[in-house]
Amino acid sequence: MNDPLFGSGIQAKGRWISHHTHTSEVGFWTTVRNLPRVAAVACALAWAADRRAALVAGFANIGQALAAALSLLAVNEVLTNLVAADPTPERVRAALPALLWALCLAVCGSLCRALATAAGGQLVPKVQRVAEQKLLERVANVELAVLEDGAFQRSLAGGQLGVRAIEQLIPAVLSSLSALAGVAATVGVIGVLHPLLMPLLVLGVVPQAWKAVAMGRRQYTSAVRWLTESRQKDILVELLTDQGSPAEEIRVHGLAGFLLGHYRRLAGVLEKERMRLSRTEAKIGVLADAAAGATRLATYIALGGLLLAGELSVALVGTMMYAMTRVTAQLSSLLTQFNALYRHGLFVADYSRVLESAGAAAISRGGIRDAVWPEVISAHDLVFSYPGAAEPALEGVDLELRRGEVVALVGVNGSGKSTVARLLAGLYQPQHGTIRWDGIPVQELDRETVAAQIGWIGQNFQRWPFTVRANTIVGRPDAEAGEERLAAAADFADATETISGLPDGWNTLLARDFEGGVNLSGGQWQRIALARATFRDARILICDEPTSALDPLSEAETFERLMALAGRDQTVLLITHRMGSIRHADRIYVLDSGQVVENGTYEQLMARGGLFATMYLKQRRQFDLSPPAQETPLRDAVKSLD
Ligand SMILES: Nc1ncnc2c1ncn2[C@@H]1O[C@H](COP(=O)(O)OP(=O)(O)OP(=O)(O)O)[C@@H](O)[C@H]1O
Repeated sequence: MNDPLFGSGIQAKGRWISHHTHTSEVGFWTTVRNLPRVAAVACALAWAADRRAALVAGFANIGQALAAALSLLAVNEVLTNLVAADPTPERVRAALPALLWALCLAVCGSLCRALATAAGGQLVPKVQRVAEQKLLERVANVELAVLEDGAFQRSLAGGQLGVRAIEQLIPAVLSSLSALAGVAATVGVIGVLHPLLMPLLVLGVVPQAWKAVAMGRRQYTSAVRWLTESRQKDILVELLTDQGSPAEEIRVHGLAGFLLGHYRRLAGVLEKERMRLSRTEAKIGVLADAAAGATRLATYIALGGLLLAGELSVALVGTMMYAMTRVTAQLSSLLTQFNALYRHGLFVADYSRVLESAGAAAISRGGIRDAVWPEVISAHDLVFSYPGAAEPALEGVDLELRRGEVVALVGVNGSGKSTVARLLAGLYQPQHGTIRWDGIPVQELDRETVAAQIGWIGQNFQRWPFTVRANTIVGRPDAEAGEERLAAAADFADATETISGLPDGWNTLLARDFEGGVNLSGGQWQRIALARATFRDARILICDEPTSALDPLSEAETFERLMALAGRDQTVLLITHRMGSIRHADRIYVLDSGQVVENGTYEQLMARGGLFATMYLKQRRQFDLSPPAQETPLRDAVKSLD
């Protein structure tokens, strides 16, 4: 389906739940077979979250059901005494002990219910926390390439829905347990009273079971089928209410009407689907009720026949009628819960699946821990393709970083500079080729030890919605965040003035969405990111366009400081489009289409007159105020250099 705004992209690659493709194949028995597994996941989580509450909730629910079932025996005893041939006062007196027994059972049932409610209430938030924590722990430790993979994202979205579904799943499991125990105990008690009553009781269940499964299945399939539209509508809601750049364009370009039109279109589609679903549900309800009426009639006829044949006493028929009312109520509760288990269970199954796949894709632990400050980092024949990409981003890249050097990567957009940086930072693993630290393949080193040596200012550095202090400390959260160290980091990044100008200084919240929060300009944010990387004090600093948003003065100063870091024996890898700023880099690698096409010092590359010289001259020309007549056309200059 091609949406005029979104095309087919969201459905194909978006955060989409994983089981939608095979939902239509989920039949009744598959569903029934899956329920114990779903219940097992819920029980395991409950056990991990709070054993005592889980046990109390389980036993209290069963106790409540048993009390209700046993009260049937008391009811039968009461009825038997009341319909006896004795005079009325004696009949009532004879029925009194059974009545008292029924009362005791009712009190026990109420106590169990209260206990079950209290324990269940304790359990749900704990289970949800445990489930979410488990998911977050696994996902935070997944290889970046896997995290970016569309299939993983889809299953992660399902898993996140699973965490939310657990909130409903736990009460559903507990209520199912209670209703199941209640039905089983009631059927058992009825069987003890008369074996023929048992199948009659079971017969009444069938239409209701069908109703619950049919409705649950349709609700679920509909939710999954229309999730794309629902998500597209949510995106429009987000865009229309966002305070950032969409708000600016919506107002200046007058986009509100356009976006609202599409919102109305999508909301209309969803509304229609909801109405269709209610009509289908009404039809299923009528059919199921008709079938339930027919089975009830058949049961009454059978009971009448057995009564006339002398197989059953009047008291037993009365008890059976009472039991039927109870079982119907328990069944309707069981089937509602079954419905909930079925719907939420599919999401919980996704949750289990994503835990499994995240576990399988976890960043490996272990390896050599002591190669901590490499003299030389060398990359040889690096080949890397992003998941799902048709073309490789890197094709046989060789380069070398030495301690105390500033190495620059330049090249046109998309030539692979950031990808090289990400590979060197260990964010991705090359599909071919090796990165060595002092000759040791990096995969033999402990990943945490390697990461601890690297400082990273990515192209899209994170703007943490925290205070300035926290934004800086996250560079190395386990380091002592003394005022001196913070001030030095801010000073290095030329952020001192920015910070002192904020309403609450270091404690200013950098999130405009919150009361008292402020927003920084792009350049100010970049200074904070630089302060963070400085606070990290890593031995290898990888900077991907660290000055793109800085004003010319700050930019020049920042480059000077980065160069000075090398003087302090740090290794600096610098990616930039500011060709003039890297004149003093120890080595410059020029990338084109995923390959290193030139490398050398600034002087060597300029003398070579290749791609670097072309780019440099072109950039310089923007600042060159000499008359055009004196210029040689750039293309010709490059050709003549070839
Ligand atoms: N996360 C990603 N998933 C898929 N493809 C990607 C991803 N990041 C980059 N690419 C692709 O890999 C290639 C190299 O991208 P890279 O970001 O390394 O280039 P770059 O030289 O840093 O570009 P720029 O100067 O624009 O920052 C490009 O074709 C790009 O489309």
